[in-house]
Amino acid sequence: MEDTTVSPSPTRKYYLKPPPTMPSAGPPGSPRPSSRASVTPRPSTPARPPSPTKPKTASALNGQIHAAATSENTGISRPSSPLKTGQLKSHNLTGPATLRVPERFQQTPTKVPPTPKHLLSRPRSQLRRPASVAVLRDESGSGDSGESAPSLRPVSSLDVMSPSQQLLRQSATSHGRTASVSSKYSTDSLVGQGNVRVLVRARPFLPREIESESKCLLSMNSALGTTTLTHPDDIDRGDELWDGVNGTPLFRRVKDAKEFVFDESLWSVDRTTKNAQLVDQGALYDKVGRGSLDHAFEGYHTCILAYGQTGAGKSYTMIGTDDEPGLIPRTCYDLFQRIEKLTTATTTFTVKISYFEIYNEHVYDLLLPTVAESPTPLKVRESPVDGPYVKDLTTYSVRSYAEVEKYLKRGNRQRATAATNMNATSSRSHAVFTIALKKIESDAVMDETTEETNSRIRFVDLAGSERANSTGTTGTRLREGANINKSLTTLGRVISILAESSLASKKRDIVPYRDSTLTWLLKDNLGGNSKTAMIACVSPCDYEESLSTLRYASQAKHIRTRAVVNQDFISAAERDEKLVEMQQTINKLQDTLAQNSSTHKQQTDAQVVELEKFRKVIRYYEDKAEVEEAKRRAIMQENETVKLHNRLITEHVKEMRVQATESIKIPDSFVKEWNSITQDTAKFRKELFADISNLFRNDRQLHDRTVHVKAQ
Ligand SMILES: Nc1ncnc2c1ncn2[C@@H]1O[C@H](COP(=O)(O)OP(=O)(O)OP(=O)(O)O)[C@@H](O)[C@H]1O
Repeated sequence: MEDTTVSPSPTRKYYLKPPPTMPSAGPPGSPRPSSRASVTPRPSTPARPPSPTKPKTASALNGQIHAAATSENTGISRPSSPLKTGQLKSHNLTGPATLRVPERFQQTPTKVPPTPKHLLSRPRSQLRRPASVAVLRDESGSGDSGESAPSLRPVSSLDVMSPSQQLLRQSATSHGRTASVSSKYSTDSLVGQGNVRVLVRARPFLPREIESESKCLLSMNSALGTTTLTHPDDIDRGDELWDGVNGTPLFRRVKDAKEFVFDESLWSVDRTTKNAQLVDQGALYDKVGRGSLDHAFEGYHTCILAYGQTGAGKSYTMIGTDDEPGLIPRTCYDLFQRIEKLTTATTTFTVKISYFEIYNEHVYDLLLPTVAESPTPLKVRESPVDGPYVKDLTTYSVRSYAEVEKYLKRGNRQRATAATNMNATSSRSHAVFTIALKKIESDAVMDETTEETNSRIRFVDLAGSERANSTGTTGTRLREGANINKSLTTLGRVISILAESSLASKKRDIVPYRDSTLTWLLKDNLGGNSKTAMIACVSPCDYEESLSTLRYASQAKHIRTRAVVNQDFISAAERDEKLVEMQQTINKLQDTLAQNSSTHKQQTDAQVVELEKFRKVIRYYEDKAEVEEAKRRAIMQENETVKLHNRLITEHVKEMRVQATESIKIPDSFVKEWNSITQDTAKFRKELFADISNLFRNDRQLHDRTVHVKAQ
């Protein structure tokens, strides 16, 4: 049965204009139907009145963006103006930089609805406890959940640092300098390998949560990176719990508050909370996006994953809205700003982007110019150098932020979203946006070195983990949900195995990357050559889901990856040597080719000569046969003449015998002569016959020989 909560008319997440049609979801293994997800139309964000953008210097821009992260939110609403391509290009590279920064990339006050009073009541237990007591860490070393337990000890600021930071701090101290705790990315880049950075972001209350008067179960200490989750039943009992007579609690807690330590705990719930600073989109970019881009420029592969329950703010964090762009647009914008500044005669950059989604375990291209009725899923292959990759995925070379924005919008429009009880525009697929950055350095004057650095920035907006009953899903939505949960469970298993082996420094169990398309494609980002960060998005009022997300995230922080700078470095000497080597190979090949053709010619010539020989022999035998024939004919003629002569003599002799018999006595001399002639004639005849038969034999042999030669 199809999901009854879904209306047939489509809409897209976040970007203004919804497309006319949208493919619907299909069962796993079947081609993705053209309307994969029909969703409830969402009113598009009203266009904001354009405001004149203020020219700013580059340093002013940096300062401003930084200020967005650090300054207290003033609450002053500022109209935004859309980014214009021309504005990006107006930057003067040689003179003092003058940049027009689109307002939406500047500090923007978060459009958080005013928080109702009842939501501002924080668990007093947490407010009253001193920070050193509130931040606890598991000493058991199990590290599986990262939650606090009664046997926990206070955590110092050193404990909050990741192992790589501690390592750097130690090495820096031994070299007489101190490492900055805040420069997490730079420490990692020096070490080359490090743990997956884990950040938790709590989103504001949604209108339906405000309506139902949901309570805030979360509190955060941004300085220490702690997130505390209180059970809903304990929320209103803070005083009694901690103000018991002589330290004895008056009430038993329903469940202990769960406390977790992360690299960052980012409070986006409201602006009034005292113990945590609001982290809006700009501040979030400063905390995770900027560093990731730094690494990409250094040549590292980087990855930022957004994880969390459905409706927890993953897509908002990654993509954002037109007014409040998320990590992807901000990174792309910053990327081209930096490229403009860094491009010189000898340093050039190329940027390529791709965007795909994993829907029901199949990979679909999100950047195709037109979406087919039933798009064909793409195949996943593995290259020995680049690891698993999507075959035939569309990749665009882009030269400006405006181009990226165009493709990003196209991809977001094509992504499968649908309405569920938890989120009106729930992402039903995992989306992966990749930027491939290539930096080419060459010394044009000296022709000394050529250097090529290839890095990949990957953003993964995971589909939301969900419970079927809370999302109210049935039919197609339920099937999608099952596939989403399956791949997230595999991701969880992969994370758990990687974390365990990192913690125990033991030989890794087989990591089941291949058990889902998602983990297979993220293999390198999770356990290989990548600097990876995970942003765990949580709702402020869903205990079970937030607890599960925080536990998931807590495991991920133990994973260590081994990032390397992806650089090809060829010296001019090496290059020349290679060229000479290649030229020699070409010469050798040409020689072989020439040799082959001359050998072939020689072989042909020899065959012609041989043939000519045979022809000569044939001609010789033919001539000989003619001569023999002439001889034969002459002998035959002679034979005929002799025969005639003999007949005449015989006649004459007969005549003479008659005459002699009649009258004359034949003298003896005549008889003798007669006998002698008769003998000679007999002898001559014998010899003649012998000659003739010889001639016939020769003639036959010659004939046979001729036939044989011709047959050859
Ligand atoms: N930090 C935030 N500030 C303001 N609004 C937020 C924030 N995070 C989330 N929201 C709002 O919460 C709602 C749900 O967020 P979003 O769609 O990003 O959730 P999601 O985790 O991507 O959900 P799904 O997995 O179902 O796609 C949206 O209306 C979004 O604008």
